[in-house]
Amino acid sequence: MITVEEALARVFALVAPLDTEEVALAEAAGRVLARPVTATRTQPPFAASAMDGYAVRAADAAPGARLSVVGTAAAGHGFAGIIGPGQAARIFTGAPLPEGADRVVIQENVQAEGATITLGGTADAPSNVRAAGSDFEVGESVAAPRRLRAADLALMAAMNLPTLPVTRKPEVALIATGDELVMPGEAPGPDQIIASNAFGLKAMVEAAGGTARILPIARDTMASLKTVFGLAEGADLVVTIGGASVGDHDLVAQAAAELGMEQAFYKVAMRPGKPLMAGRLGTAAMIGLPGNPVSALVCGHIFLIPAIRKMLGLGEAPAPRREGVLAADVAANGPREHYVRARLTEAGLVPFDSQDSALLSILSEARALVIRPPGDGPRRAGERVQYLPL
Ligand SMILES: Nc1nc2c(c(=O)[nH]1)N[C@H]1C(S)=C(S)[C@@H](COP(=O)(O)OP(=O)(O)OC[C@H]3O[C@@H](n4cnc5c(N)ncnc54)[C@H](O)[C@@H]3O)O[C@H]1N2
Ligand code: MOO
Repeated sequence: MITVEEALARVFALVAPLDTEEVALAEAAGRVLARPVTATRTQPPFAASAMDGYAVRAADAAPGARLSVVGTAAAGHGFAGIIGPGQAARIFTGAPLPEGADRVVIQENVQAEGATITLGGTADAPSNVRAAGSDFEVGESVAAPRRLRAADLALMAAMNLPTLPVTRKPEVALIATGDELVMPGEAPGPDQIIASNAFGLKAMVEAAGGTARILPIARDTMASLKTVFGLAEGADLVVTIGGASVGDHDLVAQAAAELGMEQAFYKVAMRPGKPLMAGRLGTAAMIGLPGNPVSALVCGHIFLIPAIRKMLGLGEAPAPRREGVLAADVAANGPREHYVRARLTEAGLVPFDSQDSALLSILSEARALVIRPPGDGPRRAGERVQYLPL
């Protein structure tokens, strides 16, 4: 059995960054910017008022000064005149500052009578002027790669970039396998359960920036498995669920091998997730997840998401770990790296009593996977440990 680290390195070797496509700004949320982009304009393009009030010359801006109002500047409608000594212009937030003015006195500090104003306030008031280019200058770049968030998109809109180069979304085909499975909403027979894992994995893949297709459930026969593998055509990554262990009905490895899968590994020293496999299947990478629901989802966090991030151009990095404090004693670990489902409380990490890899109710409550290295000794409450946030 290989280590988690070695298995992840082999998964990374199976995938490469995907090509780039240009998408409309409005469709780019959550996509990964593939190349740096450059502002095609300066923002603000002119010195702009930050407040509603009166544009004046700083030299005139003494409390008690009386100035005559010679024009109006609004956002989108500048004042073409020049503000001379003793003069002011009515101005609104976002308007270009008229020539001659270099200060805006907010209207709360002004008394207006017809076309004359008297300034109140204090002499050291802020200028209330945003300098041209104070946000960004034409030619300024935004670095890539980066996952595009709301603020990035607003920034790129302001830079007047109507489309953006992004990495193509990895397409993941999810294949649940097993005679015992039916889809949610169907009526299960007496020996059947609902296929749940693909739904958790789809959510995980899509949150990471891929798209996932849930294929029809493959039955425990070579013919059915091969048929459903055929439906995965075109996917960048084929993910099977179940049928990975040593039982008489665990046929995934055999079916994949008969379809030409070159296996990169089978079995990893981890718990849950031991019967994990991966390889190359035609033009796609393949990851064969164990069927136990917690095993499938934990392997999703540890292998599937990092693989998707690499395909998105975000580099090779394991799932990010944090450090926390144990709030309960834990026994010595066995020979496999254990991902212990735990609550994250104010007192620290509290592992659940049951770590059975079939228990989705516990995984759903858990907010952390405490990482117990192989052979780790017993640990006491208060000791620091590493965990993966969920
Ligand atoms: N003799 C041994 N038996 C088992 C071993 C072993 O080393 N020797 N390993 C155990 C471990 S660890 C795991 S994990 C499981 C994984 O086995 P499979 O990948 O072959 O999974 P299945 O047998 O198909 O299913 C296991 C379990 O999970 C349920 N399942 C499967 N798919 C789904 C799905 N899409 N949604 C919900 N639940 C699913 C399935 O009904 C089984 O209950 O093997 C152990 N056995
Ligand atoms: O590895 Mo199995 O995933 O321990 O339940």
